Amino acid sequence: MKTFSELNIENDVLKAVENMGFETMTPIQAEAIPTAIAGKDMIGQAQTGTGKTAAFGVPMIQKIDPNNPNIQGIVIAPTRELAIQVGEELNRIGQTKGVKTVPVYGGQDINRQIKALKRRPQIIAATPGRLLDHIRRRTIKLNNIETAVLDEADEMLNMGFIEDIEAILAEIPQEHQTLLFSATMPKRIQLLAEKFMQQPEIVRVKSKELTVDHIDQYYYDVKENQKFDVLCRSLDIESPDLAIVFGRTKKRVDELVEGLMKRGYSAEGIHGDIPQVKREKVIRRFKDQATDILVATDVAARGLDISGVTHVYNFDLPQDPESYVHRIGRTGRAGEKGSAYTFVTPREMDHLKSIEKLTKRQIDKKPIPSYEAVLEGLQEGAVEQLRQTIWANEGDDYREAAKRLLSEEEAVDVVSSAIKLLTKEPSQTPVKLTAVEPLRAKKAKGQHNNRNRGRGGGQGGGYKGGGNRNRNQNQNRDNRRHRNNKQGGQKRNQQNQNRS
Ligand SMILES: Nc1ncnc2c1ncn2[C@@H]1O[C@H](COP(=O)(O)OP(=O)(O)OP(=O)(O)O)[C@@H](O)[C@H]1O
Ligand SMILES: [Mg+2]
Repeated sequence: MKTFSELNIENDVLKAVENMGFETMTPIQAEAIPTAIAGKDMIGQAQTGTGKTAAFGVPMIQKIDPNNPNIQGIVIAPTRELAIQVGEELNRIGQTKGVKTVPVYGGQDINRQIKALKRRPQIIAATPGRLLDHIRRRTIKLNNIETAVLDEADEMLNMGFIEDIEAILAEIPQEHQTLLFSATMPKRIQLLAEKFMQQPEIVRVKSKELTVDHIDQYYYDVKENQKFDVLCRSLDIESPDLAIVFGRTKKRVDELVEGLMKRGYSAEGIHGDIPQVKREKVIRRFKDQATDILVATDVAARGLDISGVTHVYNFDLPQDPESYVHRIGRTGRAGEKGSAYTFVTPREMDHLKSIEKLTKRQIDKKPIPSYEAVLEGLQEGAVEQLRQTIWANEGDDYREAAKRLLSEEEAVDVVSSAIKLLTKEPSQTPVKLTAVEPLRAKKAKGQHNNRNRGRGGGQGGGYKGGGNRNRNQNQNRDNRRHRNNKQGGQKRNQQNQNRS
């Protein structure tokens, strides 16, 4: 494994990376950093959690002149939380060199952002809508940009951001470097490449599978009305450190949070209708492990890097196989182990097959845990607690009481009662979720439904070409008055609610 010092990286940046605790480079970093430093346009693809942020962050910051107060680099990301996170990582990489990054995203008070921009950052990490807003207000000028990065480029294409990106890139000088990154690069990404890049170098880390191999992947074959109980049982048996549960719609997320709380779990939700301040609070509490379970729509599927997430649940199947890759990639990051459980109803088996086909990996069926098995697991936990207490000789002060009790009662009754008291029995509180339809069946080839696609859609083929990526354009942009009268804008605004 190569260290960062083997590349042509300047000292300040090397030092910062060292301070971040990075010793050896990940494969995408080893390949992408020299290519990007050489100044080439680049498409970078590597599995989730393998350090793509630093793979573009290091060469981008290396190129920046810290004494020049103009904005020299931009990163565009599909969601607000991701823009914030990328901004934080770039600030760490740029710290020693004195390169500042300011995040700019929808839902946050614009005046606060304008104030932050007065500190003259050299890099902006932004969601497209708000960035355009700043450009129009002339609070951000892009005429000195040398590097533009599109993180999760394919997702921005899916979300119909292509016109926004076009409008943003139109503000950038002709001479600039464009870098495009994602864990998935469906064919239609060529559309972006042809439009925005010059003979891009494609850096793809060779790997048989699209998902990382240290994520154990299973599915539960469940009926819709069993899902919630199965989720609770699985949570009880697995006892994740942190878990993310993905639901298909905002309503679904709200209902799941409510149901989980009723049953005594610590859960909070995030989706596009939740005010931004609350969204950030929810993420912060989850990162701090003050909440154990984050329930989310696909708004949390891409890029988020939260350490300690041991489990991902696809409570509902994702709309497309790429989304599966990103969702489960919220665990198993930076070499950690993780587990992913996907709920599949009988009529959705085809979708599971499509996922396996894309990821080139088999997903194993896991038997549905019975209530008895869960109880047994929890009892075993209580027994273990007792054992630990015995071994640690912590019961000394209780011996007299124990002897007295044993002279009155059968030993086995005494111990079983102690185990019962220590066992947190699974809550049986009834929870009823509004049923959702199974994921729509894949369309036969050639029957593309392009209703919801932006311009140039339908190149994907198969599942992703089916046009059923019903996206809500709303999630990051609360300011789109500037584009309401644009061609295509209205149509896309009507898109459905499931994405947020
Ligand atoms: N060379 C390295 N050594 C150790 N840790 C690293 C290294 N590079 C990155 N990391 C850490 O690995 C984690 C994942 O990195 P990052 O978020 O950039 O992944 P990614 O490839 O962008 O994933 P995704 O596809 O989900 O966006 C981060 O916590 C990051 O700090
Ligand atoms: Mg990333």
